[in-house]
Amino acid sequence: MSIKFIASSKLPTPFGTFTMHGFEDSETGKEHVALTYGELAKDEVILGRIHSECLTGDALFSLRCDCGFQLETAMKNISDAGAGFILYLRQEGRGIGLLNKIRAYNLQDAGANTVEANEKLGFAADLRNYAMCKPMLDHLGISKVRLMTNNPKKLAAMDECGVNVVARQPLQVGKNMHNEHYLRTKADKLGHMMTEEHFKED
Ligand SMILES: Nc1nc2c(ncn2[C@@H]2O[C@H](COP(=O)(O)OP(=O)(O)OP(=O)(O)O)[C@@H](O)[C@H]2O)c(=O)[nH]1
Ligand SMILES: [Zn+2]
Repeated sequence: MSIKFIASSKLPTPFGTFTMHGFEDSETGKEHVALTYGELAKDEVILGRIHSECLTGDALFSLRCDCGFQLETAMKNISDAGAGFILYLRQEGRGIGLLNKIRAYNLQDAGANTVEANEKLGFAADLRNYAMCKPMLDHLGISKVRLMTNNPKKLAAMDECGVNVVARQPLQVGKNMHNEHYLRTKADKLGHMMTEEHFKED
């Protein structure tokens, strides 16, 4: 894994001014981004989110998933906490890419669930790789993380790649009539830790 830091700049947002850090992954050609907010005191536990790209949810307001809502809430939580980070990883569609995700959505429109759709296309349910996280966090001086996630596989992957997650903070937001079935599949087939309250919310 060869991650190279390229440049930083300010990123003003509705939740405050973050600093944006750009990284190049020479193995995959992907351009990953980190956002940081406030003072990241060395050796303190830093609140953060490791977010996989979802063009449809993050940028196009899609209600098919919960990604955009999670990203927004994570940025708000970090701003409220006074410090934190987001790693925005360019692994669209759980690693299958945007066009294959559209193919998968087409199969879901015809009745497949999110896991079956990936499998029909010849992909595993989740092809993501998190090896870039440790060098990105090292560059930012972050050694201990309180991670906003519902995904136990992401926690296991962090453990494997040497990221010290000392606590998990659930991030259950964005349920709506279009994604309820999808969220249930994430809980039932992908093991996401979601409480029943999440499904009862309006
Ligand atoms: N292949 C595929 N990818 C999807 C689908 N819906 C969302 N995604 C992608 O899933 C990724 C987000 O993964 P999730 O499993 O929703 O959540 P997570 O980030 O692993 O877990 P949390 O930290 O709890 O949010 C993004 O890359 C999305 O583009 C889908 O139906 N099919
Ligand atoms: Zn999404």
